[in-house]
Amino acid sequence: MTNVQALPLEIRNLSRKIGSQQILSNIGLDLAAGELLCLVGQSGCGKSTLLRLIAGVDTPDAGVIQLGERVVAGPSAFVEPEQRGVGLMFQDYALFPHMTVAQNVAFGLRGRPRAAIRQKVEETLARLDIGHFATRYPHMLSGGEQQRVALARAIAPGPGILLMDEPFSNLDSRLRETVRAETIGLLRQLGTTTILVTHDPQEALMFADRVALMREGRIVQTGTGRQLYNQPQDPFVARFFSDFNEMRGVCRSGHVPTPFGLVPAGDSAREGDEMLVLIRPGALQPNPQGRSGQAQIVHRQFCGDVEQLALKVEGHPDIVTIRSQASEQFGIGSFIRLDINNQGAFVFPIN
Ligand SMILES: Nc1ncnc2c1ncn2[C@@H]1O[C@H](COP(=O)(O)OP(=O)(O)OP(=O)(O)O)[C@@H](O)[C@H]1O
Repeated sequence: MTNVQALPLEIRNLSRKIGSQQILSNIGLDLAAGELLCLVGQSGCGKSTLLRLIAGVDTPDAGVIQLGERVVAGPSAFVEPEQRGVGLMFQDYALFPHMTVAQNVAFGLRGRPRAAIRQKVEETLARLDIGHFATRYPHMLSGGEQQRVALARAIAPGPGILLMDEPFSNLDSRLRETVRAETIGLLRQLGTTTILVTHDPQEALMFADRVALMREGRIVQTGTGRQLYNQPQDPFVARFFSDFNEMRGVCRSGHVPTPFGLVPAGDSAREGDEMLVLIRPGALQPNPQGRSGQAQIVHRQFCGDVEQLALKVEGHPDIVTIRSQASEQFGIGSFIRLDINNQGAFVFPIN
């Protein structure tokens, strides 16, 4: 079973206002056929609204949505949801409780010849290894099994694009990992174009071809997980994917002095500019020859592979957090010096 209908998606200047609230502003987004994009952002930033516009259950105030060759929403076009070839899978699965598994999966195939529906249902259930549940009702299935049925129902019609809104968030953490890996593996095999909404930064970094981060109805940055993690364009993007030690400093000769040594200020910084410096806990490491002042350990926490230390550092008012190899033993109250790895340090202008 291959999904030969996977379509590219193009969104231009999409806006949506409800009452006086501007929910989405000037959204632009491109997905190649077969690409998996994770849409991330804090609660209320507009992720679900964007999915609803793509699905066609809501109408934009401005902008264009194009699926493959077809404009499905725009100033002079609106294609009904059931004509768009969009598959949906939401958090609560919304399986029909009075229908069997087979009937649930057949639901999305309405209008096709009976024999074709039967064959497609069988094929899809077999593909997801749930053929033996065909005659069961949803309440007779576990959460993970229901999730697979929901996926079967969404992909059976061979959608041009699949929209998934927090599909794993109702599963407990153990099950989530397995179901998520299986689901994404299957989507990869099928080559389905997919938008996966999540507010879990780790999930996005782990599974997406590209990630789009939203804030207050706008897309702030789009790129591979690595790009967003390693080249965040502003502090909001950086903080979304990582914890930081934060401090301010003034640019001097292209560098910002910190209690841990000099950090490059970046090409656009000018002499005397005040800068915000964000340093990852893993970028500060104990080193007897380190460039920091004396750092006293005030708290330590064993986390398995790493140990997290809280330190009071000479010349710095805030407690500093570092993460280092757990094999190193440091007693509370002892003094160490720290070295900084500039790969984990980011400098932004303060506006
Ligand atoms: N029908 C509506 N009427 C009024 N306001 C709405 C409506 N639908 C959404 N909103 C508002 O639009 C904003 C974005 O909502 P949306 O559900 O798209 O966010 P989200 O990023 O998906 O959030 P979450 O992660 O919590 O699901 C919110 O402030 C919400 O209250």
